[in-house]
Order: sequence, then structure tokens, then C-alpha cells
Amino acid sequence: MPAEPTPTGAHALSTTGGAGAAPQRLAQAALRDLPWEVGIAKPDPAIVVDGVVRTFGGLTAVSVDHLEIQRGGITGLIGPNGAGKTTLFNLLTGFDQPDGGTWSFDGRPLGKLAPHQVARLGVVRTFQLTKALSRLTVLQNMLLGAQGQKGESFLRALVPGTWRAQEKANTEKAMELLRRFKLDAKKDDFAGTLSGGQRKLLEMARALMSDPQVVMLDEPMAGVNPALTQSLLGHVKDLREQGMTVVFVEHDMDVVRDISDWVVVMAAGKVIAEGPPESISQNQAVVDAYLGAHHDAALTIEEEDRVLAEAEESISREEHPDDLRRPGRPDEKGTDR
Ligand SMILES: Nc1ncnc2c1ncn2[C@@H]1O[C@H](COP(=O)(O)OP(=O)(O)OP(=O)(O)O)[C@@H](O)[C@H]1O
Repeated sequence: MPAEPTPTGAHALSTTGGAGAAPQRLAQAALRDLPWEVGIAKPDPAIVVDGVVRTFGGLTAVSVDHLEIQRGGITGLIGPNGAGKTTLFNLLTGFDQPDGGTWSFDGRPLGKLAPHQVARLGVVRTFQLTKALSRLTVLQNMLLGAQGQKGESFLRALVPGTWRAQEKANTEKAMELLRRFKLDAKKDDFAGTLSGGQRKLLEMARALMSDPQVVMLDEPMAGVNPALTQSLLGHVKDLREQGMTVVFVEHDMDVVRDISDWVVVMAAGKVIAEGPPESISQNQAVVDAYLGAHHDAALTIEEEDRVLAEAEESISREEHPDDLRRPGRPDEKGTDR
């Protein structure tokens, strides 16, 4: 465990009140000086999770004892594949229900609410565009966002009359967002014709149609080319500048380090570490559970040797498929059985 910094900033925040300063700057300052402890209380939490457990058969996908997400900050959620990040997102936004536990936004319990109800309260998440959505235009997708992310019941939202009264205002808002995300020229294109990066931008823009206070982004940079990555990163930072609370799942540690004010690390369903980005690589539990196991980690010399030996073996097998008595194959030497 790293040495704990003195929590001067958090206390300074609560005593000075920071009159006139931007809320997001205060959030960042407060987070910077918090102890790096799992479950640590935040000065001004937007989301509080308590004892949330989700099992699938015998597998515990999520088991989070206590987690607070600071208002106005960007929190990165990382962990190896299968750690439970997406399941936690699903639970917090009403797309899945837990076996037990409670969670709240601004002190209001969010349990047992449907996704569009959670969205109406101000918490939205991005999710993969479905095939059906790809057959709607960019603008239609945006207008669906205004319906509070009903998701799969989008057909109902398209029935004339259910949204006509608000359509003009919503269209203006949608166009404004599309301009911001540089997608306005594509408003009449089918979403399915957009590139991966443009779809991510559309997802983010659509999430903003319901004026959220908390935005949860599930791998916003995945599949995005480097040119658009910078643009997406800029948009995520913009959300914070506008006072929103951002939680995002990401595998790319450079991205995590670049934009996170705070990082939460999950492994096997549990939060195993939290702290500012610079704390993460210093935490042995994280290195063991996450960085060491991660597919992006550089190979050690021993691993490289093993991979090379396996490749040579495989090439040799292809070149001499009939040579079953080749030396170096343990199962044929009769010694390893
Ligand atoms: N609907 C489901 N039915 C059965 N098991 C599930 C279901 N959803 C998730 N799981 C399991 O729960 C565990 C957590 O999965 P989850 O997708 O939340 O992990 P993750 O951290 O988001 O992983 P990744 O980084 O690969 O997206 C995994 O073992 C997964 O196989």
C-alpha cells in the first residue's frame, strides 16, 4: 500500500467552501488529497454504493461493499476482463437487478428503477448501438435520447404523438449537440453507416439529450481510431467542465491516466483499490490482479522465449507433419507421462 498523503485538500475544501471556484476544480482538488483506501468517503459523493452483490449461478460477478463517486470528477473504472465493471454499470443504471444491496444518487435510492427512470433522475450510460438503431438516422437516434433512454422500447418512442409536442425543442437541442460533436452534416445518414468512432460520438451526444448529471461511459474509446480518440477525450473532459460527474470503463491505461481524477480498480467482482491515477501502478494488489494479467502488458524475457519456442515448434510441425518422433515433444519421449 502506498504512503497516504495528508488530506489537507479535502479539509481545505470543506472549510473554505471555495466560493466562486468551478465545482469541478474543487472536486479534483478534494480527490487529489484523499487517502488511497478502498471504500474511502468522498467529500461530496454523487453516487453511493453499499453492499451490491450480483451473482450468475455460482459466479459472483459483482460484490462491492462500499463505493462513493465524487461529484464533478472523472472516475475511471478499470480491471481485467470479467472483473464486473459492465455488470456494475448495468446495476447502477437499472439495466440489471442485483441479488442485494443499495445504491443512491444524490441520496435518492436508485434500486428497482428501470433505465429510463434512472435516466430521468439524471444518471445515464452509453451502450452499444443495436442493429435496429443503426437503421435509424443520426437525428432519430438523438431524439430517442430525449425520451430518457428507453432503449429496447424505442419503437414506442417513435409512434407519432408520443413526442410531437416536444419534437421541435428536442430537434433544436439535438442539432446543437450534433454540431458540438461535429456530426451535424450526418444528421440524415443512417447510424449504421457511421465509423466506429463516430458511433461512439453519437452515443455520447445522445446520452446528453436527457441533460444528465452523471454520465457512465462503457469503453468510450474502444475501436476508435487515434484521430477521433483525441476528440472523444476532449468531449469527456468537456462533460466535467460543464459540471457533470463522469464514470468510465477503459482498458487503455494511457487514456485512464490522461483523463481520470480518480481510479477505481475491480477484480473478481470486488473493488481492490482506489486512488488517483498515479497511485495505481504503485499498488501491488493492482499490479498482481490487473496490470500483470492484462493483455496489453509487455512480455517478460521468459515469456518472449516461451512464445518463440512455441512458434518454432508449431512451424516445425507444419513443415514436418509426419515426423512424430521429432525430439523435444515430451509426450512422445515417454518420460512425462
Ligand atoms: N448475463 C450474464 N450471465 C452469466 N454471466 C454473466 C452475465 N453477465 C456477466 N457475466 C459474468 O460476470 C462476470 C463479470 O462480467 P463483466 O462483463 O461485468 O466484466 P467486465 O469487467 O465488464 O469485463 P470486460 O472488461 O471483459 O468487459 C464475468 O465472469 C461474466 O462472464
